[in-house]
Amino acid sequence: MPINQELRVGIAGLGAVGKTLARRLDDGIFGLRLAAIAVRDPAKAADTVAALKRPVPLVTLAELAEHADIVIECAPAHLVAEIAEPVLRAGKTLIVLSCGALLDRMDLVDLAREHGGQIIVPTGALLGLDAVTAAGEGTIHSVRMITRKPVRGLLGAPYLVDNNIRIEDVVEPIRVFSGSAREAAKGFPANLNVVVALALAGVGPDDTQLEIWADPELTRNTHLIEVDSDAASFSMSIQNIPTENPKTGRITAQSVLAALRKVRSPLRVGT
Ligand SMILES: NC(=O)C1=CN([C@@H]2O[C@H](COP(=O)(O)OP(=O)(O)OC[C@H]3O[C@@H](n4cnc5c(N)ncnc54)[C@H](OP(=O)(O)O)[C@@H]3O)[C@@H](O)[C@H]2O)C=CC1
Ligand SMILES: O=C([O-])CC(=O)C(=O)O
Repeated sequence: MPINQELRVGIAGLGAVGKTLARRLDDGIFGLRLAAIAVRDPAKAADTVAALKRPVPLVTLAELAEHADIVIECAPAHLVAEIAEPVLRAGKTLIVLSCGALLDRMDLVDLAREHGGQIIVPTGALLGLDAVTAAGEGTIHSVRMITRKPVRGLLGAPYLVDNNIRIEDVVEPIRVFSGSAREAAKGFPANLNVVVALALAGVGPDDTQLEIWADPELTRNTHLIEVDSDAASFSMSIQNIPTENPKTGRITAQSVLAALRKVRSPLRVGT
């Protein structure tokens, strides 16, 4: 790819994250150009698409790979494989936000390897994955995360429904889950992608431990991470302001924008 040629970016899913990405890419990011968007319901996307300064086509999920060099998955988790396969088969780059879905489809990593493509899991609504991956160059002894969310950020999660855990009327914080990142990805597929990103950066989904609390007093999605390794011990926490989707923090889209900006930047900071 010649250095002065713009990379084309495709967006799969125009929800809380996708809309922000579309607007910000349309505003301009050095070396990149918004090239196509795939949505479920074109009528719902019409206003956002019409407001773009440089119009882009609405295409199917399968067509994104023909239109883009980098495709961003910001759609429901069950669509990850459908979005990923054509992109990786074409040797292109896929940015995955619903990364919990990758745990059952690690064959997609093999597909990327086979065709020279790449899957990027951005830091998303979390922080510090640079430090976790650096610690992984040595020996990590433990990774633990405690997530506290407002009740509306957890409602409807399959784990709560299957275990008959009612949180609608709680008046004080309750712990609703304690287990591994792998179990959390199954039980909270739309709420805890962050712990899967942490697991993939560090000690894997079976050894990354998580507690989830529903807290009626909270307005932000908060994550506290504790890592112990032979190079450093560190604690990190983040309090995410929700978007129009109460499950998703504002910083999620900004994390993708930061990752995109690095693709062509002559100065790159952080790992
Ligand atoms: N890794 C991380 O740190 C984080 C990951 N996430 C994950 O990122 C993903 C996106 O989050 P968010 O933007 O908040 O989610 P939203 O629910 O706001 O948006 C998802 C969008 O995908 C659309 N969609 C549904 N089916 C299709 C289809 N067949 N083709 C194209 N688009 C479709 C939906 O449309 P419609 O509404 O019309 O059905 C909706 O607009 C989620 O899976 C979420 O769990 C979120 C936060 C942090
Ligand atoms: O994990 C997620 O998918 C989202 C999340 O916790 C947040 O936005 O804080």
